[in-house]
Amino acid sequence: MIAQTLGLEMVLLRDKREVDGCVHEYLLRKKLEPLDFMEVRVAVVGNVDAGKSTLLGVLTHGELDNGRGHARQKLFRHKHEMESGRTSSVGNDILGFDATGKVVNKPEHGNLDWVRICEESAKVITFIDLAGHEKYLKTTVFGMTGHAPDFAMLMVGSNAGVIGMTKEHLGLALALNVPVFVVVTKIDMCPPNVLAETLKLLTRILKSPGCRKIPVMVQNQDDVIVSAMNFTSERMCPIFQVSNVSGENLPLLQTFMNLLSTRLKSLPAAPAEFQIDDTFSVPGVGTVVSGTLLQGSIRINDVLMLGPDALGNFQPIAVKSIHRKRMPVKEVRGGQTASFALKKIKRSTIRKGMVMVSPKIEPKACWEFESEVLVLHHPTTISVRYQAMVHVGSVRQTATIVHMTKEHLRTGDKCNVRFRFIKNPEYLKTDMKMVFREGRTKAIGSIIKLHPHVSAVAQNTRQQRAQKKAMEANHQVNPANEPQKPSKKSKRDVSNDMSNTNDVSNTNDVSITNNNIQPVVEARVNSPSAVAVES
Ligand SMILES: Nc1nc2c(ncn2[C@@H]2O[C@H](COP(=O)(O)OP(=O)(O)OP(=O)(O)O)[C@@H](O)[C@H]2O)c(=O)[nH]1
Repeated sequence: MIAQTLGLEMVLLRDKREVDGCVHEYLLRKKLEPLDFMEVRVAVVGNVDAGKSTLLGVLTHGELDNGRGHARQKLFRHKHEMESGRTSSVGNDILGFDATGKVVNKPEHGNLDWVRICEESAKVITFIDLAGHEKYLKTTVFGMTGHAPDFAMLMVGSNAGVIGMTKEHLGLALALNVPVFVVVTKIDMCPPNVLAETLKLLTRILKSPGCRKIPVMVQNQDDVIVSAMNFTSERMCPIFQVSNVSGENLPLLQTFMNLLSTRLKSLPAAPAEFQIDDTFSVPGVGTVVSGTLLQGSIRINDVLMLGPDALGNFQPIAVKSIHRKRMPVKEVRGGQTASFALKKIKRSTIRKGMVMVSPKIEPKACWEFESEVLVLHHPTTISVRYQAMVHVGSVRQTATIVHMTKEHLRTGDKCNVRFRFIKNPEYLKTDMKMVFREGRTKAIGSIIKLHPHVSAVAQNTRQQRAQKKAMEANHQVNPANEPQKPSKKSKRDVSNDMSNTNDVSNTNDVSITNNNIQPVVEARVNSPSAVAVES
């Protein structure tokens, strides 16, 4: 009766016999609007050939694999992936559960079936299929940072064991604070002693001081319920052992997924913040951007600030239409992924890493930021002027170290580091997790301070206002004084100054970095007030 009053669906999960009676455990699920569903994002990681694409093919199409790559064919996006059997891009597929926890997907669902799945589902699991090969690590890191996964599913081939990129991917999930569960595959073809060895090594790694996880072997329905209910803690790490060929233990994995819920809080009253992870040009529609709404809500015709562009500016842009999982909707809320068709904008002006935020936020881009960094691996030492790729949210750009609290950094060292992007200013927030990598070098950290970028126009206006105030003050003290004009420099002086500047960008703006003003070329030549900045 309570459930009915609150509009909840009730499904019996298990009976527990106790000494003085029996306890029933139910899953309560809120009945949502017909076109609404809860969304959970799971990033699928693990070494090449662990069976990632195969497991997703089996789960989302309900047909078992033949052990020779049959099931994965349905997931590949490129011809070369079909030919090599290797995932190279960030793939996507969905698994829908109805209010009672039954799988909604049908064996022959194609792309057109996404709408039906979403309509019939109360919960949709979006799998982010990532590449296992080292060659595609940059794409895999982007999948983990830019697609905001709620959980990471680490796949391990039971016969091959914990090899290649397995530890690398586990480290990445740990660095980004994404809870991990492990799926050991191919148990149909693995001798028992090899399987036992793989599980032993796996638990040892998970328990090690670097991971500090509590591994839990999931062997029956009870284990599934206990581990799913406690999975909110990042320390818990359920381990499943499955076969994509015989289908053994796959129902346990399915029940577990049905019980997962999203970690992102929707915060509907907060101002909207949408991070862009891909752009498209759709014939007849125009420019479309896809990504994750981190907070707030967005409705059709809302005007948001899109940016930052190369000058650090944001421009107002209207949302023409919204799609969730290929389904037209009127609104999206925090924690959901969506695509927006935008009005009057060229695709070429938008790049991954840009954001669309509510004008209430008054967004600012920054060239420089400070981060508390821990070096996980570096062959020698890192010092000032070192450059590597920074991944933060969907931002992916090379940055230079401009300052460090220590002289050199070696593997295992921790210190505060100030970075400067080399190409574009970006929109960042404090407490965001970052990965800093180049080849085998890897460092992780979280952002502690931003140095907002100030545009040339704002900078000049501020300077002019300050000068005017100073002149007025001067005039009041000694009215006989003629107002002093800002001293103009000869073009030669300006060019001398130009050669001194160490700003790497060639944009016509001025960026301020911790009282260190770096006026840039054109602004100085064209505008006398910009020259005054120097004086
Ligand atoms: N016998 C058996 N074979 C499996 C199982 N799972 C996957 N395979 C086979 O293992 C091979 C590799 O599987 P994939 O799904 O391509 O592996 P992947 O982890 O996605 O590899 P990348 O996409 O390159 O990262 C395929 O030939 C599958 O048919 C299983 O449980 N049992």
